[in-house]
Amino acid sequence: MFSKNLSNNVKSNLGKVFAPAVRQPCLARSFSKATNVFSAPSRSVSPATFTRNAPKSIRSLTFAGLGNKRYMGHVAEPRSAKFKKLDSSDVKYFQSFMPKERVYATAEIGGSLEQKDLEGFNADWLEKYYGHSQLVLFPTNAQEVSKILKYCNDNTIAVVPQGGNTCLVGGSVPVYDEVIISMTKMNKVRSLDKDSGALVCDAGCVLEELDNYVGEFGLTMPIDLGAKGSCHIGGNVSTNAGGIRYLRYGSLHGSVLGLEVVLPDGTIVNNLSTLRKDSTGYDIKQLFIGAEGTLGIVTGVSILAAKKPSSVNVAVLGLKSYEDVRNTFLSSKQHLCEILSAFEFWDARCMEIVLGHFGMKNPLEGDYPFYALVETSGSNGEHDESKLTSFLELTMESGLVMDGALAQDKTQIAKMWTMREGIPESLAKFGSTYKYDISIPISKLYQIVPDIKNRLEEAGVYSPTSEDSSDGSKHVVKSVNGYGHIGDGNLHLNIVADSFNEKVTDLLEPYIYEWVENVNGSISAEHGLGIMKPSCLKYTKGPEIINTMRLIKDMFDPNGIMNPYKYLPKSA
Ligand SMILES: O=C(O)CC[C@@H](O)C(=O)O
Ligand SMILES: [Zn+2]
Repeated sequence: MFSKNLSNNVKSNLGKVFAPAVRQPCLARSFSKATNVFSAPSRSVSPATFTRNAPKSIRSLTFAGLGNKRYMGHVAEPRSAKFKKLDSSDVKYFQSFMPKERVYATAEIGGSLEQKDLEGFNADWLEKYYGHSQLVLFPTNAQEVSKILKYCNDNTIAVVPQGGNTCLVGGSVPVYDEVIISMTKMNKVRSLDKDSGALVCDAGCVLEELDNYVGEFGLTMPIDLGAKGSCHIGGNVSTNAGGIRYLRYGSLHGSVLGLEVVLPDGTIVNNLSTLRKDSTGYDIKQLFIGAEGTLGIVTGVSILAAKKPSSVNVAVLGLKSYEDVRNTFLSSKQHLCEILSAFEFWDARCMEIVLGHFGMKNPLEGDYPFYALVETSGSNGEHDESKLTSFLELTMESGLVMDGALAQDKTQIAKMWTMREGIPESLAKFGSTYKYDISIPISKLYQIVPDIKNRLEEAGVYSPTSEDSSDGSKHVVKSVNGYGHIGDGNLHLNIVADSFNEKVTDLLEPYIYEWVENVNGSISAEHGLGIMKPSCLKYTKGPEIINTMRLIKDMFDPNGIMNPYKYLPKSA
């Protein structure tokens, strides 16, 4: 089965890592390589339970150097005077149709809470962005959302819709004192068509719970991401989130069948179609996918669940260069065809930090400059495993892949996924993280990472060994990390520093955005624009597109109450 021409090194790796699983499938569970490497963790972690913190527990994350202030100053505008300041009459109105326990208001405006009680809703997951909202409302249906929006629109009160608050660009938190409309209590499944897989649910349903629900009917959600345990489907839709299943199921623009949306004037647009085909005019729902709550509030989602694969295999590979990662990915598309369901990569620095954070061991014997995770999903276990194994043999024989480990059971699959999906959390714990989520042609995907490292080094602000440098002026950056969804041309460039520092920001921006523009990329592949990126939109969208976006915004939200100060750049 194995090539006789393999170098000794590769041959021995193949023998150790893959051979037992192939030659003696019945012994797979006791296969020493894969079980040993995972037996050491000091704490057990599984992606199934790894979730972004819900708003209430945000404070459990601490970041060096952050006070109670907004980071990086991306919002240049002062609070708009056109918006009404809340008072007790507003609170009384909301209490006229919603019970008190669903109207969180501070004492200052007639409620019983203190400002700190609302902290979890005012701060984003990364604690980069803070608002000072004094009112959080929890509607339970579209009619209540309609009443809230109509009142806010009539009285020019600014609002921010909030789902699981896992947004990475500050899109789900207020900038100033906007009313927070939390979708947490709109969390019911409305219907599931078991023949077609069309699921209709409230926008506040948690993604992982939906996946578990449809899983009982042999289906799976077409989207999956690290924040699945906290993020809401409505937030996924509003961000046009991508995630790890994008390679197989594509964009939400394709899998969302319909939406229920409440417009700022209170109109409930019910377009919860479950049809796969419908060519009757403008496809209004598409405008709300990725609108980040700037046009209205998504209250219901109809989405096409896919058939749940019965056989899932995962392998982690060690590679010597990004070029080898890319070629291995291209080869996987050719060799694995339709059973290829995910192909993710990360660099050595990510691996070091994620293993340290979760107390796990590298499943491979040596350390490599790059790692990739390849997943197959299909319906014929034996066939799929042998396809994956022969792909791994092929790539190792050709020298593309240096080493690999094939998961032997679900626990190992979960742990391998933790190595990839746990990277954002481990970096966040490592220090203050500057995040860039960019779309770039695959051939150039990693180039920017060493480039940024050199740039920071030359400027004297990068020192990977100075973990305790906190003078705020020198050596503040301790890690430059590249990882992401290579199959979708999506790089996550994360720069970790002791603290957020203006000098570092100036070295990174607009340099990164200009670099992206030069390769015709996108400054946001899947995280959206939020507070962080409106002023950078110009690097990806031309003035005529931005103007058209403005026309759309003005048509739906003439008073500008929906998630203000975000998304679109300030008008010239
Ligand atoms: O935190 C990030 O930069 C990426 C988060 C997420 O999109 C991922 O792919 O893990
Ligand atoms: Zn991602």
